[in-house]
Amino acid sequence: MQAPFTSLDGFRAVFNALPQRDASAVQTAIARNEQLTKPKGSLGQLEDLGFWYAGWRGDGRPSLERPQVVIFAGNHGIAARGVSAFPPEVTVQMVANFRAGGAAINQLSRVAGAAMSVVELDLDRPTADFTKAPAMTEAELVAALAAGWEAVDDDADLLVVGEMGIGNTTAAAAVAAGLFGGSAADWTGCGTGVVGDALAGKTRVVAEGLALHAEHLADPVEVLRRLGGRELAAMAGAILRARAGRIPVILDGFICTASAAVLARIAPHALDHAVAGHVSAEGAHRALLDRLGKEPLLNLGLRLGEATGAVLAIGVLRGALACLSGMATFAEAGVSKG
Ligand SMILES: Cc1cc2ncn([C@H]3O[C@H](COP(=O)(O)O)[C@@H](O)[C@H]3O)c2cc1C
Ligand SMILES: O=C(O)c1cccnc1
Repeated sequence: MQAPFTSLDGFRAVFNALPQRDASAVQTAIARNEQLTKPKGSLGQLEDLGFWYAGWRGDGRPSLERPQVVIFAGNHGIAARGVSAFPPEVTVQMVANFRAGGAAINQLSRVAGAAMSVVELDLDRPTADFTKAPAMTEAELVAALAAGWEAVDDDADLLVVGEMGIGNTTAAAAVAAGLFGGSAADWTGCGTGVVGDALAGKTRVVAEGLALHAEHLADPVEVLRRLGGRELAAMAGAILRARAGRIPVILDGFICTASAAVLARIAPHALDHAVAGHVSAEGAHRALLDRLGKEPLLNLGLRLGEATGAVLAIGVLRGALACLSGMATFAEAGVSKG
């Protein structure tokens, strides 16, 4: 679907009309859950996950049929500053690998029964180095937000977004610091394996970016434009599109969560349709989830991005919905209630 905005003001206007969850579907799911053949509360977080999904789909006995995974790829000016353990050409090389089916996310999407696609965002035109200028112009930001919006399948009943972009843990650290405050060191981590002096240099790059743009960071959209990148913006646009269509979202790692956090800083309820799929080994991801009040479903020590943790969590959601919608009630099964 074409994005309903062609300017940043138009993008901001979307937040004025976001749909809420269907409270009656939640009530139906809660009432059904109380009748199911298990001790009350014994499926723990799976029960809450079922209520959450029921509410956003407007169906008290929901099923998951069409999960969609979209990977957004972008290149970063700051990659030239030695902030990654890998060279910037890996971004386009990995896009080819996604298309050929050879990446981790291809395997995990297949196992999860999810349709996966890749969107390249001007890979031959990296963003500007944010220590020297805003990463994107307004037009570039709008285009990336719209690309994210338009990548979402209207018929999907779950969205997962992921990213590929050498240097993007640096951009995500800068965005997180811009949104929530704190020092560059609080938010900067190892990414692809940056340690020692290189990690100190990466932290300095984030600090330089924060210093250059310090006067403009009160506005979350400006934080994204000045310190983010195209794939971060596209993820934000896709997650917002999902909200507008009441499509539930599972968030991935540090970079995905930093992108999503932009939406929450614009409107605190903007991520109510999203759950955290996992907590990444990237140092500051847990802190970012805490700021958003999200408890991760999985903690597997992943530090890859590409939506891998979120796609693994689709299996947990499938389990939650299979129980909510498929279990017999005490009456149906002739099991005595406690
Ligand atoms: C082969 C390869 C595959 C990847 N898949 C995801 N990433 C992850 O690593 C990058 C972020 O780390 P940094 O900020 O240190 O560059 C992103 O592209 C992210 O998706 C990969 C990185 C590499 C090298
Ligand atoms: O958590 C992530 O998203 C992540 C961590 C390290 C490298 N790439 C991505």
